[in-house]
Amino acid sequence: MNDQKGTSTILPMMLSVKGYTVVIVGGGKIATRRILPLLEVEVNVIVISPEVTADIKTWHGQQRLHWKAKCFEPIDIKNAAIVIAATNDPKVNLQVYEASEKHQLINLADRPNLSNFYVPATFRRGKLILSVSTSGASPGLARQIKQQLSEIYDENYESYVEFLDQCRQIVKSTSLNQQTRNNILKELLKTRYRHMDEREREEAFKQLLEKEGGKQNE
Ligand SMILES: C[C@@]1(CC(=O)O)c2cc3[nH]c(cc4nc(cc5[nH]c(cc(n2)[C@H]1CCC(=O)O)[C@@](C)(CC(=O)O)[C@@H]5CCC(=O)O)C(CC(=O)O)=C4CCC(=O)O)c(CCC(=O)O)c3CC(=O)O
Ligand SMILES: NC(=O)C1=CN([C@@H]2O[C@H](COP(=O)(O)OP(=O)(O)OC[C@H]3O[C@@H](n4cnc5c(N)ncnc54)[C@H](O)[C@@H]3O)[C@@H](O)[C@H]2O)C=CC1
Repeated sequence: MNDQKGTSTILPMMLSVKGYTVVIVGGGKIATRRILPLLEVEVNVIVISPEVTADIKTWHGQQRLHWKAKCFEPIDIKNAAIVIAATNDPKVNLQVYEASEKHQLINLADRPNLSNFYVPATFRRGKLILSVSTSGASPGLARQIKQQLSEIYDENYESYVEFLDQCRQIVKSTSLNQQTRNNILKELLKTRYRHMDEREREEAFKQLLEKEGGKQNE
């Protein structure tokens, strides 16, 4: 029923951004924090700012991003898929917003109500990504919850998720029926597999597959 629909305007999504151009206007503390996760993905990062932090200078020197030492002009964001306005001048951030087009993703560090995306508190364990958002209500709480989760979902999850990924590819390539496939994949989620080392896991999976009558297709 339509009147049962929620009133939130936030839709959680994981973006695949390969080849995107991301323009960050401003080169201070917040811009630097916004750039960090961008360096982990295959995007073209351009920083527009007369002055930047030592980190941004280093990344520019390493050609991990491009820094244009200048004040913002509307032309700077013309080819950007994602725009981040993080200067310490609210008037400039507003100019960036006004220069943006409807199809662009834009985040203003000081005006969440004008942003069409928020930056969640995030950490990665290889392919496992955990992101927390309070829809802008309390970034401090988002950060606190992220820290709590990062203790539960520790570094061991990286190799475990990698193992699950590989097993799933193999299971999908067999001629086993759907129910059996699901049973195998569900079994691998039991805690004991997470605590095994790589060799134990491989052996356990091999035995499981044999037990269920699965043969790998070449
Ligand atoms: C809406 C949002 C906009 C966006 O997406 O840009 C936004 C907005 C604002 N934050 C402000 C302040 C603070 N932000 C933090 C921390 C973080 N803020 C982050 C995200 C977001 N912050 C987005 C919503 C997130 C959500 O959905 O909950 C994190 C998760 C990610 C990141 O920034 O990288 C990161 C945690 C990093 C981590 O550990 O992962 C701290 C705490 C600290 O630094 O320790 C403080 C000080 C305490 C406080 O104010 O709470 C201010 C006031 C600025 C001013 O006073 O001038 C505004 C503007 C406003 O609210 O008007
Ligand atoms: N979203 C969030 O989590 C938070 C947001 N903020 C907001 O973020 C903003 C930036 O804060 P900081 O990074 O700490 O400031 P900062 O003072 O460290 O950096 C400001 C940067 O803006 C650049 N700049 C100034 N005028 C410019 C122009 N015309 N064109 C291009 N670049 C220009 C400066 O060269 C400098 O690099 C503030 O508006 C603050 O309210 C602050 C804390 C948290």
